[in-house]
Amino acid sequence: MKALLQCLSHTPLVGHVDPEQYILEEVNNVIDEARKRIETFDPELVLLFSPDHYNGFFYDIMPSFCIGTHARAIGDFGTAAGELTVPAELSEQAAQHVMNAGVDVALSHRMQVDHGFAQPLEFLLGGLDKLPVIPVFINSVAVPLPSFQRARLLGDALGQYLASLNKRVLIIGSGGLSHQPPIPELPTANEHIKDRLLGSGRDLPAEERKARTNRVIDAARKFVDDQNTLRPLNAEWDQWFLEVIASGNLAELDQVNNQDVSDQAGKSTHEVKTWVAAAAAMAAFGQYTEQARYYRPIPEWIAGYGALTAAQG
Ligand SMILES: O=C(O)/C=C/c1cccc(O)c1O
Ligand SMILES: [Fe+2]
Repeated sequence: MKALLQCLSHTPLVGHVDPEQYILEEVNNVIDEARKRIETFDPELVLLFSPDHYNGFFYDIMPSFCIGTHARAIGDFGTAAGELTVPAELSEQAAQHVMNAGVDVALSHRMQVDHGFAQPLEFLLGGLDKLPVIPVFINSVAVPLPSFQRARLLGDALGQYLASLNKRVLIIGSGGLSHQPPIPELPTANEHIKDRLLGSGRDLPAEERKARTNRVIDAARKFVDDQNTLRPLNAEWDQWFLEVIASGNLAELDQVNNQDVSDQAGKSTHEVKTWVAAAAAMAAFGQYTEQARYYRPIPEWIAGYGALTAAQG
């Protein structure tokens, strides 16, 4: 088996506002099982698709997609901080291949990443530096957003490249499903936040980082009490999306309209494009079959929380 697909929601609220113990155990069990499958697969390389939350990518220059040759996690919300082990030459060659395939992707030789990248590496591999990782950013919050179709084509091009390497590749999609945490938006932000979104947020003062973290934690607590304080999670949309990813009929998503997704499932639901890209990369290795699936709306984590594993065959 040359490739294994693991899609997983992320949420920085883990450990800050947790659901009831039995739900926590259920999720831990899902992650343990995923880890075991990965250990058995014994990957030589990881392809990781993740969004960012105005921690590494800003409106001073916002690419739709970016591949890193070096990446450093900031450790927001207490997630792991430090350097990822990135195979720089492979990353650069992958970017060239993607561009040759007709998908324009940015390249970063100093990528700053947040919990979106760090959490799956911690949960699934036990740390940031356990395996070589090609980090791929997909803009999922800063309008204008890339389409579902472009995310699929990005994933397909990367998958085609990695399939030619003859290595065992773990493909991870990090994010989604339905959710809308309180992430600021440029048109409605005050002057200070606007400046942060334009790039000064790359290096937040400690006090402001703490206030930002507490603001999201407070929002999660309020959301648990009243699910109209943020856009409600949409289990029906999430289940539909999971079914499409499991079926492998990814082109079915090409016509999905970005505005409809924001309206129906929340503005951060665009993080699911990491799953679309990851599944398309997996499909480039050959037909895949779903091995495991999990879903539960978890208001404490402001997340339609899901996981899906697929193997070749
Ligand atoms: O505020 C942030 O940086 C993001 C918070 C968040 C909350 C819930 C689910 C997610 O995917 C998030 O990124
Ligand atoms: Fe997120």
